[in-house]
Amino acid sequence: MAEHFDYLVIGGGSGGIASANRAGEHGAKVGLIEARNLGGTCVNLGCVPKKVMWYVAKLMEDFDLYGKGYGLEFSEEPQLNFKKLKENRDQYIEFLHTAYQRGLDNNNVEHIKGYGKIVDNHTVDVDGVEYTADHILIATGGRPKRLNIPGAEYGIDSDGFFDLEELPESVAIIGGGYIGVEISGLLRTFGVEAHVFEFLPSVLATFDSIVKDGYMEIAENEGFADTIHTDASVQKVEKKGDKYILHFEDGSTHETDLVLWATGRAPNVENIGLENVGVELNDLGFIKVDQYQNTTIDNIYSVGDVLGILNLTPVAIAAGRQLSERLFNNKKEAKVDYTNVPSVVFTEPPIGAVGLTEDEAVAEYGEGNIKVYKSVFTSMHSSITDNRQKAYMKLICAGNDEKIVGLHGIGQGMDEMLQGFGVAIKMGATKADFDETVAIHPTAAEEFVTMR
Ligand SMILES: Cc1cc2nc3c(=O)[nH]c(=O)nc-3n(C[C@H](O)[C@H](O)[C@H](O)COP(=O)(O)OP(=O)(O)OC[C@H]3O[C@@H](n4cnc5c(N)ncnc54)[C@H](O)[C@@H]3O)c2cc1C
Ligand SMILES: NC(=O)c1ccc[n+]([C@@H]2O[C@H](COP(=O)([O-])OP(=O)(O)OC[C@H]3O[C@@H](n4cnc5c(N)ncnc54)[C@H](O)[C@@H]3O)[C@@H](O)[C@H]2O)c1
Repeated sequence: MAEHFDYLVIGGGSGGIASANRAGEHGAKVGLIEARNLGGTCVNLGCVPKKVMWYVAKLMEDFDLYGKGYGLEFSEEPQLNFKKLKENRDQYIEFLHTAYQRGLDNNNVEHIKGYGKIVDNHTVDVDGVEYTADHILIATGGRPKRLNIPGAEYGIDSDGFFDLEELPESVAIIGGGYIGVEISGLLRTFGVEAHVFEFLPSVLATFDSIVKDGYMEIAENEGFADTIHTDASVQKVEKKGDKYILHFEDGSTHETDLVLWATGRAPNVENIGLENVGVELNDLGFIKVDQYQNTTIDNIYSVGDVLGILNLTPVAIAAGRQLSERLFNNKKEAKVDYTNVPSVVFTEPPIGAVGLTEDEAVAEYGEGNIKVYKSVFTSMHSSITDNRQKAYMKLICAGNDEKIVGLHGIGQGMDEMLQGFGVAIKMGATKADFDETVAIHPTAAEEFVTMR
């Protein structure tokens, strides 16, 4: 007889682990099926290794751009021991695997190691062993996607970036979204000649204009604007000896040591047995769900990147937990709210965004019904140093009561300041609420409550 569970979760990443643990907390008998390491993309190939590297990049940039201005004297430039960084980073990730396992143990979640495939809407096969369940969650995440052009087999993607044992001299990154700008920033600070090629007219295309313009102004001031290539449509990658040549639509070429694809992600929907039960995909190939994470098939649910709604760890976690509240804690209306989700791009300086961009606000409320407040100023962080880095901030308000519907910025500390503003916006804060909030001085964040 197959072992029977209340809940079988396929995929032990951000969404799957969070949902499994919450179901376990409520007393459900849960099995979590994971083919690789616990933690999924975020822990192993995303947020965590990226953020560890961002910290060292920030340290290096502080030395390089600001140290001397503060009177910090050092006889030699600090050198990055990349192997040591990778070793310590990988050890930390190993530690996280054990921490996640402990979490599962504490919630009595059985960790089933292997590859899960749905057999019918109550049965999952894991490498030849069948398990049955009342409810099945698909939380299989996604993987990097390359362009369908000649030479796409060359080079690496973000997964390969985290495997690098040593740094190349030059890298050409194709795609200027989250991953392209984050990884190029890290590589540049580590001394690699990193170029970004984006086929749209701007990198970070989905962000508000103040972020896009601020990023490019900072790039101009810090001397890397000529490595950001927009309207650049690569047609072919060619290998020539140890080098790679990118060929663009306009006939131009670019030579590099390494190509890195950052052109978006594809959902893991193949070979998981969707066809055995008829779970439907949407037009873009992601799993179709309603607002309660129900797929088109009874007692099969889905959360996280495999849905392609908002590819962020806290979104997958929130959806996974809400689902378990609904299924195992009788909270019939529990669901995640996909609006006003704050997000940070870990460039240096970081970018923060929550709510609507100005263009989106105009489209939703009409131009006459929105009011925009902006501030561009030299952050005190660089007030006595040669490199004067600016911060760029914007508030977008709607209606007579000037409800804040968007908050955007790029500048020092933006990453950590965003969460609190995210709470305020979720609660429906107005410009008057911000004005009534006494500032914290001297900070960059105070600008958001003193704009006029
Ligand atoms: C480079 C990079 C940086 C990122 N940085 C950030 C960031 O700073 N902040 C942020 O919020 N988000 C970030 N993200 C996004 C974040 O990693 C994802 O949104 C998040 O991991 C999605 O979680 P998930 O549970 O949907 O999927 P995943 O975390 O991808 O987990 C899916 C898991 O399912 C397993 N699996 C798949 N198929 C099967 C199967 N058939 N059987 C068993 N197991 C299976 C996989 O091995 C994997 O472990 C980043 C992503 C990348 C690529
Ligand atoms: N800090 C974070 O929260 C964080 C960090 C990394 C990734 N993520 C998540 O992972 C997702 C995937 O990241 P991503 O950067 O791969 O995807 P993305 O969608 O953010 O960016 C892909 C970029 O590639 C560009 N592109 C597409 N076709 C191209 C072509 N032919 N030539 C040149 N450029 C082309 C797109 O216009 C886009 O700018 C993100 O959307 C995000 O949700 C989040």
